[in-house]
Amino acid sequence: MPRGMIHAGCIQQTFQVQGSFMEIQLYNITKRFGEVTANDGISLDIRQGEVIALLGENGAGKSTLMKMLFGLYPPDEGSIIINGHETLIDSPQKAMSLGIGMVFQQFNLIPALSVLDNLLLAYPKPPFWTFRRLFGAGAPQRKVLAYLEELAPGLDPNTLVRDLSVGQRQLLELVKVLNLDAKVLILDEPTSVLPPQEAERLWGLIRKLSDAGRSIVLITHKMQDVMACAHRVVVMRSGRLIKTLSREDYNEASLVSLMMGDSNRRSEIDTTPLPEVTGRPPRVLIRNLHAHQGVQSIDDINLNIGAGEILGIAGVSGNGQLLLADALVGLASLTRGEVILDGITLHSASQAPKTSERIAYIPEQPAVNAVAGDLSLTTNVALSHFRQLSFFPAWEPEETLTLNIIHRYQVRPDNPALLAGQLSGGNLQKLVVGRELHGRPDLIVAAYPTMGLDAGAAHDIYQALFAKARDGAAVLWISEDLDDLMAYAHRIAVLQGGQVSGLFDPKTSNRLDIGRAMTGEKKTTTEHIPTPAEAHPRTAS
Ligand SMILES: Nc1ncnc2c1ncn2[C@@H]1O[C@H](COP(=O)(O)OP(=O)(O)OP(=O)(O)O)[C@@H](O)[C@H]1O
Repeated sequence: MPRGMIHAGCIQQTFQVQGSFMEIQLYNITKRFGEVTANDGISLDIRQGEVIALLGENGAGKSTLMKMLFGLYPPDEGSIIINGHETLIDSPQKAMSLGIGMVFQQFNLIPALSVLDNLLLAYPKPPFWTFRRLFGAGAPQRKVLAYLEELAPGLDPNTLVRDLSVGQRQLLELVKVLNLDAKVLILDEPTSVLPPQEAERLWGLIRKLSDAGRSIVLITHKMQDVMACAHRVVVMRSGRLIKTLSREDYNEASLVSLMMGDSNRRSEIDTTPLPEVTGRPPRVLIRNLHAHQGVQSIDDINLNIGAGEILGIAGVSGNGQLLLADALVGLASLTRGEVILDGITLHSASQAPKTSERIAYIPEQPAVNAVAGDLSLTTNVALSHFRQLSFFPAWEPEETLTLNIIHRYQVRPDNPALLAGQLSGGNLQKLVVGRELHGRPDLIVAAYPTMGLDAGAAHDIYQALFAKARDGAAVLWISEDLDDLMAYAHRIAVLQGGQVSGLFDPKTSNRLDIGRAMTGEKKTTTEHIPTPAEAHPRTAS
């Protein structure tokens, strides 16, 4: 039997909770970071076999609470009671030995090793399993891979981790924790980078795990996650637990308003439709683009983006979206083709990329790809234009700019001297979006710009992006959320296998057609790309 081909039967065995049951009470937990009270007297029960959705706006204190349960921080006040006994959890090792596992938004994988090797290394008895591996596949190896087969059928365990998509990495992290046989699983935004099919598979697994007696705490901003599997919803705001609701007591709308509190940001959103862009000359020409990185490649991409146009990029994750973004901004070298902005070649296979203030880039996972965690917010903002800084930079204007971004995007805490690593994931995302969108970028490449954001913050980000489009910027927007793409993008290009498999006008297309282009037979669509002389007669001559 080839590796990765697992009998469904062996999965059933691993679902059952081994050992005694586990009930947890968090009692009156308080945690402060300097002047910020991240958790303020929180009491919460986690019962056996239940799925709790932990909701709250960015910075509400959700991750901090769960990190204390996982032994990453000690509470300043309060206690953790497990099966009736007050228990000190002073390290993740202690948490894991008690049967508590946590999957983070940031990955902890070894890119140069295969999926299987990463799983073997994380397995509780690695030497034994590694030894067995030397003598060929057998029952032990199948056990290590059982959850992987459930969550990502068809993924070859010999694939190197560096060649996996973000979604696949997220699933691999989850499998590592599932393999520990944790009785309580904490999942921090597990579906934020998963395409719909993978998210559904994960929901199914969560339901099975809870049926088998495991408890799951799901930190999420996605209402679909809550509606699909939560038994109970706990809502936090400003470090406090404000509501606990059972399944029969909430619906999607009531949860959204609970999370937003008294905020009236939604009503401030400029809902005037974006201006029509048909017939405008293209600003950005993506001509015959080829690039590859590991097993990811993009082949012969031809697209143009007009002034003020929002071109949405849809596709199942891992189909070349992130490589396309990197190739556009010059972070991945091109093997063929070129990227032209307003008639000027930004880069091509034969010309090294020019860094340009005219390009704004919001990469996926900003905490890893867009900031230095141990530098201040001000320094991180200044980094975006460091070439313009003098040898001894004047920090006052940089701090003023940072404060403007903080206020515009409601970054909390609002202190520019904080280190970027001290911000919650969502607040960091807001800072990066604010930094990239300030000024007048001509081309904006935004990869999942609202990932991990609460509904209010996500609307603010869309608002800012659309305002830039109204000012004439060309926007390439990669998203997993087809509903949002259909609501706001002027056109949608679908990437499949590194090629454009369909180009759609959301006003005249339906989800089914776009879904077929995402998953159906590979079919390439090419758009006519004007020559520079046709597109910009004066600049090119
Ligand atoms: N290590 C730290 N040092 C200083 N402040 C921190 C630290 N970790 C969190 N905080 C602060 O504690 C508060 C709560 O952060 P937390 O990450 O728990 O929020 P969250 O609800 O998980 O937010 P998000 O949805 O954005 O991930 C925030 O104000 C954050 O800036």
